[in-house]
Amino acid sequence: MVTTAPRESAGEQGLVRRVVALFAPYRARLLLIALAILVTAGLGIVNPFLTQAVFDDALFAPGGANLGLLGLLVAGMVVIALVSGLIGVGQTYLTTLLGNRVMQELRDRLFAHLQRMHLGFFTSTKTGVIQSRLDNDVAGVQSVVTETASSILSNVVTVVASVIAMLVLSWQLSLVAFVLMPVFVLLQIRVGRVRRRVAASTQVSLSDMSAITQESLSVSGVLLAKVFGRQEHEIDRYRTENARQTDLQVRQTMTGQSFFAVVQAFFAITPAAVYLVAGYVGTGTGGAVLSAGTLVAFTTLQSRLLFPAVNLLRVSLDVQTSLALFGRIFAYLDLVPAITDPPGARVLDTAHARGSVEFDDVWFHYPPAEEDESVTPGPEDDREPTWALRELSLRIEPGQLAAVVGPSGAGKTSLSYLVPRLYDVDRGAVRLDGYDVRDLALTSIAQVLGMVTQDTYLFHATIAENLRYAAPDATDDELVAAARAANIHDRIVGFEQGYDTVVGERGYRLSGGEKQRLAIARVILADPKVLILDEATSALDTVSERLVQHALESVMDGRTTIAIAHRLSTVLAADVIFALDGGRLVESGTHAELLARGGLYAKLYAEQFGAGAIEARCADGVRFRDGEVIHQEPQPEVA
Ligand SMILES: Nc1ncnc2c1ncn2[C@@H]1O[C@H](COP(=O)(O)OP(=O)(O)OP(=O)(O)O)[C@@H](O)[C@H]1O
Repeated sequence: MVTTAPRESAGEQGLVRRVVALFAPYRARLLLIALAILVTAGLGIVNPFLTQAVFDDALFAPGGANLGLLGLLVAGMVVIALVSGLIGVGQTYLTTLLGNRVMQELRDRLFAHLQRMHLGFFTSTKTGVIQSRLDNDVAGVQSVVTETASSILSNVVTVVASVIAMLVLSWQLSLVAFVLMPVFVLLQIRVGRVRRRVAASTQVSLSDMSAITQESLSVSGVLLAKVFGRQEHEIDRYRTENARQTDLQVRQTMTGQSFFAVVQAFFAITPAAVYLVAGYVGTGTGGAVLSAGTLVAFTTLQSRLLFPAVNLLRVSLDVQTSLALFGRIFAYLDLVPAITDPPGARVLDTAHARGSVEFDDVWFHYPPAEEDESVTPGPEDDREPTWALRELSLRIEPGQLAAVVGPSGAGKTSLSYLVPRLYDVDRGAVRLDGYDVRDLALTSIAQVLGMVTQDTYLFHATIAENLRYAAPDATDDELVAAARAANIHDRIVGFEQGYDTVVGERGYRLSGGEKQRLAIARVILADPKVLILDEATSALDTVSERLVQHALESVMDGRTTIAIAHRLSTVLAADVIFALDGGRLVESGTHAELLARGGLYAKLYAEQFGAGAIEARCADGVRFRDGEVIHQEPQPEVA
């Protein structure tokens, strides 16, 4: 099986390149934003020069105040402020739109990619951890993506323009103002590294919290905690992680704060230093070099520089922090789905599919579980894997009912997973209508194949919506027909809202039997040529079990069916029975043939089916073949 190893893990440069690539489709818009920024920054620079002129040429002109010029200069200042404001609004709109579009695409890509991942990925990763990548990590880079690009550009432009203007005004004063800049930049890079490490830990902690919430606040989780009296334990688990999260958040925010305080203090002190130097420079050159206007313009520029300079430092810190998050997002995007369509995948002609299924010397083992937060595979393991299925060869003809039996852990469910390619075989082949399933398009397999599993999954939606999941275009009449065939229609119309009843998360408002019958109605609507069903009866009570049995009889009719059999009627009706043990096929044949052989099947038949007396074993008792039901003693309640 192909592993889920990510492609080359990207270094910092590679990461930055990939982040930049996210913006590539929006070049034109970026250009427009850049233009807006350049214009506003340019206009911003004009102001101090106007100020200089106000002081030196208008207010304190050598020949007395020049009020006409003053009026013009002031009008210029007003116009510049207004135009800058307007451009600013347009620019904010463009950057917000751009950033959010990039985020939208990132989320879409991640979700679509995760949808395509193989089942094994989900069985070995906590749902909460997966959700956290989509929610917390993507949300974590949101502000960086939406604000950073424009923020960097506008700040860089402002800083560069201001610096040039300051140099033009006085290179000596500029020297004073910039003397510590290289030190700040170096410090900033160090702070960024620390922040990035803390950010990575924060995200791991966030994802652990999501996993705890998802596990313990789901209906099943709450039920488990309540019946075992483990709420306090769950609360503690959450509290501990939450405390860790708080620590990390505080550390993340505080990393670099003292650095920023130093930078701000430096900027605040600089004007004083500038006045001092101006005094000396002025004195040294007879006071001719630095006019009052130049000094005012220079200090205006210098204080205007504070905001963009600190911003730039902050933003680059945020960018470094967000690289940790981007790394996590890209790591998921780089996971290679183990099961995909082959190039030139064959599409089955659904209308003419016959529905034969063949296992040809199949060997299969489950992939090793991956660590929750590490998507990097461990070193190759040379040990012989634990085979769930080995040397398995069998054939089911179109329209046949095949019953698969065997003790717990024999490999029955694993066998059923290989036909729809939920997993791929390690050796040998599984064939559908003579084609290796690995050569078929996955959608094509899904059209031919239906599955009713032990664990019925329903969405938190109405009954009609849940049914239409299988056939979005089904009419109301078709819905009713399917529900009737599945023995559930009468129950549905018994609900106050009928087919519009919302079933609750995972269908928790329905009984186990009702859920199973809904699942059967759903598969009837899909009308597959091949049906795989897990008959597990142990979760049903004897009454529901009987209703489900009737529903199953109608769904099996006219299709190739592979049933993981738990009912006597199924094994008796089966055209062929396959008995598995330890992942191997140990017997196959009809009920009569296998009984006569006196092997594994005969033993199971005696134990599970009471040598023909027991139809099914249920949660509340045993249903006998003659219709009699014996209820078991109720289990003692859990304290
Ligand atoms: N996701 C998985 N990862 C690793 N091993 C698994 C996984 N699922 C099942 N197994 C193992 O594979 C073997 C076959 O399991 P399988 O579920 O196919 O048995 P089964 O015959 O359906 O059992 P049961 O009747 O109890 O459902 C078992 O040893 C089981 O522990």
